[in-house]
Amino acid sequence: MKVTLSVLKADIGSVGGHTLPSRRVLAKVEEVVREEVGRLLLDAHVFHIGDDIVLLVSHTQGPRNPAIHELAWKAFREGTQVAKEEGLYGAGQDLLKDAFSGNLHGLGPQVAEMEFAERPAEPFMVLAADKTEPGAFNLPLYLVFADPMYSSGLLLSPDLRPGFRFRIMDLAQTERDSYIVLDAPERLYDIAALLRDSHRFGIESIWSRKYGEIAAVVSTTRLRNIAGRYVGKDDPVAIIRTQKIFPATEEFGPPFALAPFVAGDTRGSHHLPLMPVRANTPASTFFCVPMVCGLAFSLKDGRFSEPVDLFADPVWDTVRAKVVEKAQEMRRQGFYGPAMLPMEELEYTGIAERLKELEREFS
Ligand SMILES: O=C(COP(=O)(O)O)[C@@H](O)[C@H](O)[C@H](O)COP(=O)(O)O
Repeated sequence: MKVTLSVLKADIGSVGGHTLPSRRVLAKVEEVVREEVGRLLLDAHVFHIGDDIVLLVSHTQGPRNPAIHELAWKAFREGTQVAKEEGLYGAGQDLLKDAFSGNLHGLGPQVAEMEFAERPAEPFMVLAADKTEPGAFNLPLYLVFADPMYSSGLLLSPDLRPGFRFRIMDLAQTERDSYIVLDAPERLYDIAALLRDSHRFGIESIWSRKYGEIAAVVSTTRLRNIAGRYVGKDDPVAIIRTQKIFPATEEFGPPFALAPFVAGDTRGSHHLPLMPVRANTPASTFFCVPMVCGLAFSLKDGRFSEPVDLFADPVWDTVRAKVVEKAQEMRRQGFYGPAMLPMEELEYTGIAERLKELEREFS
């Protein structure tokens, strides 16, 4: 039996600003999804990161299945209705179209899906970010799948030694999806050359070269490409299979502990470090520092074990303390230089419009 894992995420309204969904909204979304467990779905798990609600579901319908996407759409729509009743901020923010048209791609929510034949033991993790950009996972995933300095399995395990295949998306393409497929380690420098630009390029999927098995998928939607203007952030979700022929769960820790500077945070217009946090953490009132959470599960016949929170053990408190220092240091320079995004990446356009007016005053 082939199992499909689908992760679907949307910001449909939050309490007191762009912070977190209310309990009633979360409960409504979960209720709609849970009704289908045992029918359309094998299992479901609902959580949030900042103000984004994440649905993890398992089923046998394959990726991009209209019934699965419609269920998520329904859950987000009914959740939005509750958010409106409660007067929450940004109710329905990520639902950019009024009607469902067979697929969530292009409607606003972030989607990552993969299909595979379950291994006898099938550990996997779900990563979800808030207040950042689709390329936010580029560096940690590059390090864990392609760099032996971080990924000890690349040296120590014959299963990992042949390396991984990266499918990378050009996020600037608005007309059609545009990908390049590059093999590590042979094309390492080319992979690095693309992934360094996390505003423009994002990993879409990663594959084991030895076994041809899918290892990771990342959502790559840019909301701006759909709406033609800034409407909220394109913070990614990812599904990653781990252990044996893939990197081990704990090998993901050090790359995420680096907390690279990524685009996002307040008004989607600055650079701050990507902070690993526990699942169900509200957005930070420290300038909306970008956040990533991770839950790992074991899968059996398409059903989930209870989750383990990947960034909850005591090491992460120390990491977070350092990330906060890094973030505070950057914020000290306010609008200046790399603290604020380059002009073409700014999600609020007020400054660009003002500069055009100022141009007229030059002589
Ligand atoms: O990053 C933010 C929101 O991100 P989000 O859409 O929740 O991913 C915030 O910093 C907002 O940009 C900021 O609070 C201003 O919001 P508005 O007043 O324009 O809604």
